Amino acid sequence: MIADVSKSNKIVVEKSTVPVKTAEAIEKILTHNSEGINFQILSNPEFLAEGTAIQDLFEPDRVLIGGRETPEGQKAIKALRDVYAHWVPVDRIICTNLWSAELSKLAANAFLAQRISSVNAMSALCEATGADVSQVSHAVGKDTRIGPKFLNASVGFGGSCFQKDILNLVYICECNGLPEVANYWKQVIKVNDYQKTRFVNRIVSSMFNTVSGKKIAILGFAFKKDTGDTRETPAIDVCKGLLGDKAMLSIYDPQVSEEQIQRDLSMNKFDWDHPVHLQPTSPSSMKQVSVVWDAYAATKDAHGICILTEWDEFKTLDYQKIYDNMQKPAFVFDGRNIVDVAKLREIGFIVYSIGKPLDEWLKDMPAVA
Ligand SMILES: NC(=O)C1=CN([C@@H]2O[C@H](COP(=O)(O)OP(=O)(O)OC[C@H]3O[C@@H](n4cnc5c(N)ncnc54)[C@H](O)[C@@H]3O)[C@@H](O)[C@H]2O)C=CC1
Ligand SMILES: O=C(O)[C@H]1O[C@H](OP(=O)(O)OP(=O)(O)OC[C@H]2O[C@@H](n3ccc(=O)[nH]c3=O)[C@H](O)[C@@H]2O)[C@H](O)[C@@H](O)[C@@H]1O
Repeated sequence: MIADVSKSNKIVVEKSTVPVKTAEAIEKILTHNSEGINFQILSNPEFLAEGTAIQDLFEPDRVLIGGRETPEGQKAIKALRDVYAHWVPVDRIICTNLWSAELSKLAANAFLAQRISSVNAMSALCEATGADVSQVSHAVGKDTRIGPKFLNASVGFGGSCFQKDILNLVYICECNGLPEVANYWKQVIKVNDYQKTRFVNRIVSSMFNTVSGKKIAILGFAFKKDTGDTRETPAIDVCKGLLGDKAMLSIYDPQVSEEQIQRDLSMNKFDWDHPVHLQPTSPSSMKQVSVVWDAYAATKDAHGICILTEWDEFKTLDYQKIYDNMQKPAFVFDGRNIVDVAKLREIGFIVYSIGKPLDEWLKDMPAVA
């Protein structure tokens, strides 16, 4: 399409996250479909995160521009750098060769996801030893070489990019004959899957080894707060795990629609990339799911509560009121470490918080259902 309409030399900028060497493919396609026009392909990967997109755009940690190491390539890099220089300090604009820019984006997401899997792996060890993962993260993050960000233990990372980009990296490693490197990065995803399974196992084993027929309130379905995006959200795997044991789920998320939740829970994993109209629905498991528009309605008469997204409003709920309206014993499984554990235990809840010293109740229960 670009080749069809181009009448003069063009700079084409890749913003999407792509496999390394994509620029080469784009260059070949454009060059072979036009005559006498020079196309310079630049890699300028996007680093914004959902929920903070505008802030990330205006005050980026860095802008990365990769181009050919030819005079034409360098001229194209300069043209794009001049655009960013209108609002980004020039020392934050990094210029590299094309392949470094494409790979840096995959590497950055892989490093971020790896930090979460590292702290989540530690959270399992904390539960086994009586250490507190928040205290461990704080102590570790104080080392300026490590830094404090992205060290929050959770039920697992989600979002449309981390898993996709690591799988992309793994594929590139395999294609380049580097199976050990591929396996290293695969482990980040395996630990993430393990963390979700571990969370479901904790719920089931704590609740007398079955959640069959029990009402479980799910607070939060989006992959993180301040977005309605559910792509790869850990809530899908946790809910499916609970539905597999025939739990009755009452789900509340401030921004995710009922239609989206029903669609996410009725899809098989391999269907995620397929168009909606081709996806099968499973009416029997859907009868076990209701979506409500209030945390109090979700938790009424419930046996347990799972917090799966760190929405601010979940920190300030009236947990005494919630406790009074629940079945007893009443359980809270905090997958985001946002509740005041001591306060909730005082009210009477049995509380499980990822990577925190275990409730007396849970100590007596096997970690695996
Ligand atoms: N969502 C985010 O926060 C961020 C996304 N990115 C990257 O930006 C890119 C887009 O991300 P999203 O907007 O979230 O994805 P999206 O899935 O919402 O949008 C992708 C669009 O590309 C279209 N598309 C897919 N394959 C195509 C093809 N072969 N030819 C033409 N169109 C095609 C799809 O129909 C869809 O409209 C991805 O590479 C992602 O990794 C980067 C940073 C942040
Ligand atoms: O390529 C992309 O699409 C983007 O992917 C991520 O951004 P995003 O997926 O929007 O959200 P993050 O804030 O990175 O969170 C990802 C997941 O990790 C989880 N997380 C994050 C931080 C943490 O300490 N612990 C943790 O479990 C979040 O809850 C969420 O499920 C990166 O942070 C962006 O820099 C990148 O541009």
